[in-house]
Amino acid sequence: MQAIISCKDLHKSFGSQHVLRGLSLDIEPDSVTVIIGRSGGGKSVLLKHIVGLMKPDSGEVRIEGQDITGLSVRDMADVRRGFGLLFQEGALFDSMTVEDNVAFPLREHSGLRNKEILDIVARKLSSVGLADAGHKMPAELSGGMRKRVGLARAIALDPKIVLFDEPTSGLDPVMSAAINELILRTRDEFGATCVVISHDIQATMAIADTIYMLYEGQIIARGTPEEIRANQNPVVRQFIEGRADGPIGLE
Ligand SMILES: Nc1ncnc2c1ncn2[C@@H]1O[C@H](COP(=O)(O)OP(=O)(O)OP(=O)(O)O)[C@@H](O)[C@H]1O
Repeated sequence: MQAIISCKDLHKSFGSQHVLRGLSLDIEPDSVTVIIGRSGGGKSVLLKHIVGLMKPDSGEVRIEGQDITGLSVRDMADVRRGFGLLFQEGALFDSMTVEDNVAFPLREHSGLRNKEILDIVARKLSSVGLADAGHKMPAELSGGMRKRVGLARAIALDPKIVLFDEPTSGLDPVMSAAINELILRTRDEFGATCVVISHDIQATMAIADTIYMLYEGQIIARGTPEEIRANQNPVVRQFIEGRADGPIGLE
């Protein structure tokens, strides 16, 4: 099967800091792929390369076979429209209602009439369990509700690819489980490819079709949850067992 996202030999430095060091990965369509790794290890930098917000120093990023690294700003904007992005804090517009937040990408890009837009918004809000929250302001919502509004907005344009940057950070276990279910529904009901960045090993094992572990700027392990659990690389073992002692330093 052709990869929907393919990164080949990516290198990226900031000054003397070499963050991505020959990173390659392939993500299959209609799957949930979780990228795990240390804080500061380059997961968000990788995500920004995938959506074209950062360019690599060398290497290539292909989306559905198209190399996006050399695209103009306008062509990149077209590619990016096929992505839904769920940022860590939901990144909602605080001065807009929930309904207007979810309607925003539709008003910017769909060309649909307001009534059709409001119908889509109502369906997306109901699919994340917030059918009655449309007229609330973001400040009136809990962290978990804000993330769900962020997800409703991310899927408003029916993107082929949805990227989740630490979707469960700061949430209680019940809300985390609800968000994890929504990620699986995003794959199953909307047919989207989901790429998730996570520190949450338990959630990763529960939702991933494929796990990649990023360490020192490269992918050091790839596999299903069972394969990662059985992986004998000491770095992988330390990370998934959550131990302070081992090859991963604490600097
Ligand atoms: N625009 C930038 N300019 C300079 N350095 C940057 C930039 N973006 C990221 N970095 C550096 O790259 C490294 C990797 O950052 P990144 O945010 O990708 O980590 P992460 O793995 O996502 O961490 P976390 O799990 O804590 O979010 C960090 O040391 C960070 O300071």
